Amino acid sequence: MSLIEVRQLWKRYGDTVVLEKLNLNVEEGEFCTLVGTSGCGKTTFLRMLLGDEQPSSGELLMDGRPMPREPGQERGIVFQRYSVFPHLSVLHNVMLGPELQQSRFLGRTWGARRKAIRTAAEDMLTQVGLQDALDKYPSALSGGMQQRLAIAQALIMKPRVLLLDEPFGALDPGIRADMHELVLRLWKENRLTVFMVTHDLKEGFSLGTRLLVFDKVRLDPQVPGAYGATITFDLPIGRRDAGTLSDVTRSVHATGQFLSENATARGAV
Ligand SMILES: Nc1ncnc2c1ncn2[C@@H]1O[C@H](COP(=O)(O)OP(=O)(O)OP(=O)(O)O)[C@@H](O)[C@H]1O
Repeated sequence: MSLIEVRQLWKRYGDTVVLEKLNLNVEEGEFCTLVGTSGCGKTTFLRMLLGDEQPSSGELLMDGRPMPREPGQERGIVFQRYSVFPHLSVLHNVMLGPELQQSRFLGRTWGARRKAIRTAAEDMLTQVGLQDALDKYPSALSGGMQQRLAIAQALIMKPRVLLLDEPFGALDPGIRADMHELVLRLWKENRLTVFMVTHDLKEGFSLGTRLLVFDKVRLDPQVPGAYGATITFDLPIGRRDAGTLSDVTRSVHATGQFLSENATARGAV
């Protein structure tokens, strides 16, 4: 049985079809990068994996059972914009999740329990390279450091599935390269299954084990919301060739152009 199974999944918002006929099996330990033109439903797909959006029809299974209908400890997420708490220190940002888990109403633990959480948080912060910033507040951190903190915050909960929504989109290229190394190391060390959305095709083609391209195969200029995106390419990383790269690039750009031209014609931009 695959860890994640997606069968004939559709997602609609009102009359707008965002995703259609998605079929996918993902095994434990895979690292999938998701690319596709802006607005084609990649974040929506991640949010369904997280459990804060539900499929309109079809099945989304984890371990053969329907995905829980709310976010849970086994699925962690990191967004592009820093999702850390500005009023908490680096250490307390990472301690908060386990404290809330152990003391649901007060969000605070004492004694040996608190010490164990503190030690685990310090270890996690060492793993992401923030061991010297424990007492700092997020406003004193660079963008890359804030993303390291957000990753530590997600991983302290020991998720099986890590969802990354353009986590490096706002970072400089040099820092992105460091973050790639970090995320690949954490993926291996923590035996995670990763889904990572990126706008950077090069990143998508080089990071992880599998590239999933989301795209619309049907387009109606009169009714742009009539059809949704689906997975048009599902490629193992490392077996790419120049022809495939240009096919994917062409398909993503062609749909992007179509959507923006239609948005312009309809006065949406
Ligand atoms: N809660 C919602 N209600 C209505 N429409 C929504 C909602 N969430 C997303 N959408 C629409 O669904 C479509 C897909 O959005 P989504 O954010 O998943 O795309 P995306 O591929 O992640 O885009 P980007 O790459 O720009 O982040 C968009 O047209 C968006 O407006």
